[in-house]
Amino acid sequence: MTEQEQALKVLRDQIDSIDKQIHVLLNQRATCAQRVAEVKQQYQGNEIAVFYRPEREAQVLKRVMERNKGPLADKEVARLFREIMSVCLALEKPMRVAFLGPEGTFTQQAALKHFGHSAQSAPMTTLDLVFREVEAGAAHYGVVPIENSTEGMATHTLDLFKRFNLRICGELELKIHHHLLINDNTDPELITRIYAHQESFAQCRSWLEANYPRVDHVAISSNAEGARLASLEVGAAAIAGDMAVDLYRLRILERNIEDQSDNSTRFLILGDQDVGPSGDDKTSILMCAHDKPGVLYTLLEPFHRHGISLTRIETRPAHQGGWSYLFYIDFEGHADEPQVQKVLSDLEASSVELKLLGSYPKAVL
Ligand SMILES: C=C(O[C@@H]1C=C(C(=O)O)C=C[C@H]1O)C(=O)O
Repeated sequence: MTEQEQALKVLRDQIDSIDKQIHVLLNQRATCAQRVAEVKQQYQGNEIAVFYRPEREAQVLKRVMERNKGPLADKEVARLFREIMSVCLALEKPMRVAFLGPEGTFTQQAALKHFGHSAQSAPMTTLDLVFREVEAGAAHYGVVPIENSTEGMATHTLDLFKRFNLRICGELELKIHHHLLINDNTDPELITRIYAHQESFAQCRSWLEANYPRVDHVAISSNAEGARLASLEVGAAAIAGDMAVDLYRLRILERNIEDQSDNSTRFLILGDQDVGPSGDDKTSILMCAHDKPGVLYTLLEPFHRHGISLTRIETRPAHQGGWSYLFYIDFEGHADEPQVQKVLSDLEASSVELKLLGSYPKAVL
């Protein structure tokens, strides 16, 4: 054995021994999670036991990142623990998560980032169906896009919160990188049409004008569907992300064609449970108000008075006849905290229609 082989053997023996310990510890952790499930069931009375606890998962991930000393990066260890919790939760109860499909969308990527790969992700053809599936109890949770850093709010999602009585149980952000994709039989010089979702065309507008000014843009229901078509048609290209590349066996002609390099989308987790405080939370509400002088002041003044920071405010027509508006507001804090409760009761007293969409842990990953 050479000196190098000897050194490698010593290190590999160490790795084998560490792996054994990790393995034992993983199963010990899984056994604890199984016991947690038993306790949850035992103490739930007549109510349905809630297995997924976003506030607890957020705390676990935060602590992992805080105590991390490397050499693994904070986000990388958190990602590993995300998957460990995912398998443990699946032992308690396999989670079915509805997302805006088909397979290969950014929303599916978001679902897997948030719940880990042990969750069963169920593609829905429309956003309405994601809401419906969760409301009907056919899926435990749903994942929907809410805003993009380049293009702004997903207004359709906002309108659905008014129609459905669901809770927001979590949020996450995903970097959105778009690629121009073709199949192996397509000549890059002979592309006649590009498929993509309208939103993605908008996020790549300048790049497309500079590089493909005379090619047809065909707006389609999802990038994944565009990728599927581009995998079948000669002369077609699609704009889509990494997941679609593998799924539809496409070739990346040009990488990262989004106009803003930090292009990212925020997603929300829909459920029907009230999530407890994690210590670092956000709350979302919908308010409906008529167009009269000072209305915005009435809505926002309580936040200022009680020292609560807004993180987002968005206005939509309320579709109730006349000039009524719907305000979607995100702010710091949890509905269980006294200052937040004061804001909510002041708003209710000022006779605006108020719908609490939920308090949930701020995105960790
Ligand atoms: C183990 C629990 O159940 C689930 C699994 C978790 C984990 O593996 O750490 C954390 C929260 C829950 O989603 C728990 O509630 O503590």
